[in-house]
Amino acid sequence: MNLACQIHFDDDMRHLHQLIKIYACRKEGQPVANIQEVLDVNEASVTIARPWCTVAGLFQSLTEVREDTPMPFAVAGQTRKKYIIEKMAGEKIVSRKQGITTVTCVGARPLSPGGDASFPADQFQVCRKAEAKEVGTACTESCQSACKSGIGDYVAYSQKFSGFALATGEEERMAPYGSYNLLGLERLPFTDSAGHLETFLGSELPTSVTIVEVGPRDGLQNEKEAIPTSTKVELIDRLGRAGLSVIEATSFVSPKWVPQLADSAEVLQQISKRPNVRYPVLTPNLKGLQRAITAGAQEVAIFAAASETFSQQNINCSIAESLKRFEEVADAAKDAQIAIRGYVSCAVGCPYEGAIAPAAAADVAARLMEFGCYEVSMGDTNGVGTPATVAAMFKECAKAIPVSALAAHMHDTYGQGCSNVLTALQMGISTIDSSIAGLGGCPYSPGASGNVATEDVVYMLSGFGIQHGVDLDALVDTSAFICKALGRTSGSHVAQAVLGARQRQSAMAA
Ligand SMILES: CC(C)(COP(=O)([O-])OP(=O)([O-])OC[C@H]1O[C@@H](n2cnc3c(N)ncnc32)[C@H](O)[C@@H]1OP(=O)([O-])[O-])[C@@H](O)C(=O)NCCC(=O)NCCSC(=O)C[C@@](C)(O)CC(=O)[O-]
Repeated sequence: MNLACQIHFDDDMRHLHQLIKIYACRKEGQPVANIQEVLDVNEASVTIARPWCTVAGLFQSLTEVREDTPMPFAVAGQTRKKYIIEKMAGEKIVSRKQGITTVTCVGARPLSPGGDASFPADQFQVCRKAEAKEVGTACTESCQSACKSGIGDYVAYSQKFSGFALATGEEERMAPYGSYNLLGLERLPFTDSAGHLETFLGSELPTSVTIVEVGPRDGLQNEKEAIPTSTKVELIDRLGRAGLSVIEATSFVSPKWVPQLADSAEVLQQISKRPNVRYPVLTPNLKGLQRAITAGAQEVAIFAAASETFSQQNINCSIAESLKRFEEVADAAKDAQIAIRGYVSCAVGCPYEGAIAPAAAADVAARLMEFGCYEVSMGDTNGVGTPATVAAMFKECAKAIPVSALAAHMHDTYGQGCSNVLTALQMGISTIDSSIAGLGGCPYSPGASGNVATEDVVYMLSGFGIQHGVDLDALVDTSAFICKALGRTSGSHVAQAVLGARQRQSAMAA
């Protein structure tokens, strides 16, 4: 039995100093590579985290059946991604895999009048004060105090023993999540009284979703008119300010093939990189990777296809040749400590070949995972998918790949974008690609329109109470900015509705 280490930390996977919880677990068959090193570095944190993990029912093997989170003091659920760290270089995680997403809780602690001074206690107990009562009524006050002091204590102890501090704002971010409804805040529409997501039409939805904004790359690569570098830079900076945590900035492909993104190095160098935002870029080959690294990229994406004809049209080689090429790119990226995301284009249908078998898409996705991608985004490149075909494709992928490592990249050509995103959510997928104002299309997928609009996805997620971290108003402003710059109307229904409502309001006020 090998020792594996699951590290549980916030949205920015590359910054270990932002680590908030570490779980050690035993799992058969996991590679030991460098795991010990991780444990050595963080042994104190593992010890500190242990009681919390025990209370949360998480300190156990992945192969064991997970106990339910303790009631009634599972102070609201929060989806967190957990990864098995394969390799580290200094403080940077350069290879991780087998992520699982779980609903966990921030913590629970026994209460006594005036608070409990014994934290961290090995004899951690779950408070049963409210058993058989309505939790919201019985526990609000004690939960508020438990949650606040629990988080405070946790932060102080973690800092003292591990040297790891929560990033600025993280404590604040945890607090309202950790005690969301019991603090008297509005209850998430799809949560029960303890904050766990209820099922939606029979399936459990994720409590939080990572949106990968692909507008600056997928959105702009197909524009006919030249776009000034400064416009691209401003778009990316505005998206970051609106709260998007992953923004695919550009492509280091051949400028002969995609002239619109020929200024990729300038764009990457000129954007104001925000500390908690990742800016992946597309790299089709070693030359692209080298250019990306020189320009300062910290994360790249490789993109294969499930259709032979599309592969030829898009990257001028067969699927087999492309996989060989991408394996080399992935190896070089790993050597350079660069994180790698994968794409499978034409995962549902192909503009040249028609319907694509789910198994063909799943096979390519599995190969990309083998190369070391931390996640594979399944692309409905020409937007022909429906919830039925998208579900069939993801079902096949999930046989080989953990659902937490799958992302949905849905184009909206046939108006199925949001429905297909919802299907992905219902299947447990919690990473969604989308494009501001629904911009985009692939130059090698004739007639394909843009990705599902980010504004529309954000609106739908908010409707469920799913956390996404994006400010819709700022997003709509950004949408208006880029549509004006490109001289086109927004492909987002939500942006159009919000802008229309704003106009009506200001007309009434005048
Ligand atoms: C893959 C290649 C390069 C093969 O293109 P090729 O012509 O077979 O390659 P080559 O090696 O013969 O090179 C041709 C020329 O390009 C240069 N070159 C070669 N590579 C690079 C590079 N990286 N950066 C800069 N220059 C490069 C190379 O140096 C040479 O220059 P020359 O000697 O003629 O002056 C080309 O086909 C290509 O760039 N294709 C990219 C097409 C593309 O970007 N498509 C859109 C993205 S995919 C997509 O949108 C789908 C997705 C991901 O969103 C998912 C979904 O929607 O479903």
